[in-house]
Amino acid sequence: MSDSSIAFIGGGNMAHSLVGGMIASGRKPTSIWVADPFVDQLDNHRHRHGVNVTQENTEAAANADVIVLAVKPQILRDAAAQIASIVQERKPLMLSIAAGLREPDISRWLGGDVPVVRAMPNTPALIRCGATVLYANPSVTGQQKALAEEIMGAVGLCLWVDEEEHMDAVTATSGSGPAYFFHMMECMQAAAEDLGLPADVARQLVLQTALGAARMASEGEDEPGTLREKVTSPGGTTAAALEVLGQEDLAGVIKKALTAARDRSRTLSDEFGKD
Ligand SMILES: NC(=O)C1=CN([C@@H]2O[C@H](COP(=O)(O)OP(=O)(O)OC[C@H]3O[C@@H](n4cnc5c(N)ncnc54)[C@H](OP(=O)(O)O)[C@@H]3O)[C@@H](O)[C@H]2O)C=CC1
Ligand SMILES: O=C(O)[C@@H]1CCC=N1
Repeated sequence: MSDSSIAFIGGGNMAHSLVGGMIASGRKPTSIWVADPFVDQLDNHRHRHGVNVTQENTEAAANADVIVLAVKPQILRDAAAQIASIVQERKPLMLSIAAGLREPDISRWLGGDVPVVRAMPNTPALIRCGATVLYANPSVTGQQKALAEEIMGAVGLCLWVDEEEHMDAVTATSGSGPAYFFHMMECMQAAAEDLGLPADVARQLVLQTALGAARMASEGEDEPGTLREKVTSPGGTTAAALEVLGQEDLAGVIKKALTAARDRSRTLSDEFGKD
């Protein structure tokens, strides 16, 4: 782990996941700054993670080697403008985790000619089980690419794409993806309770089943389709359930959902990426 210093501009949900995951991976809390206008948010970071906190974006950014832009897309332009002169003086690596916003817009808001990596992480970074995809603009050096990969790789899987356009589909798949699985858990838990199971039993069974299925699919040799077939006895209970899911076109619904997320990522850039 390098001793580079990292500043988060925005200390919300995703910053909590990344900061928590980085510290769990061995990064010193004192190497991290978090800036946010909301004092309770900063207290939470200080108590949970022991990092440096400030209400001033410029104070966090002043000496950072890496600045993570972790505000909502609609805020990013203003937040970038606040730190642009510091960024132009020192040219730290800028890591934007904002959904949708394009690198050329972010670079321009920061004064131009800035090393920018766009990252799309997800919240399981908190337990170092995240999935992040990175895209670098031409100003990012090999050393800075290695640094971005070290930071995001410390909290889970880390992959690069060469085409920025892929970031919209990445956001639809892994950025938003944890929410789809959490929703599936909610739905299964509610259905199991409707079938008469006590809430606590339903909850434990759903969570352990999700964990077991995810581990088998990621740690074993078999593809998910093969694993599904191994559960499905001909004429049995699983076949009865899967038939309903097929009739209701679960695959079509999931495709529609991911397409809606991809399209929203594209329109975010049109809405908030203009001058
Ligand atoms: N949540 C997720 O799963 C993922 C989110 N992302 C991206 O990460 C970014 C942050 O999302 P998320 O953490 O969920 O959002 P949050 O709203 O939880 O966090 C953003 C934080 O930024 C603060 N803030 C507002 N204005 C400023 C400012 N001018 N300077 C500094 N901080 C400010 C907000 O304070 P206040 O609440 O007081 O306004 C809030 O605490 C978004 O761009 C999102 O697209 C990417 C991948 C996954
Ligand atoms: O919902 C969102 O817009 C953000 C980006 C990916 C996950 N959360």
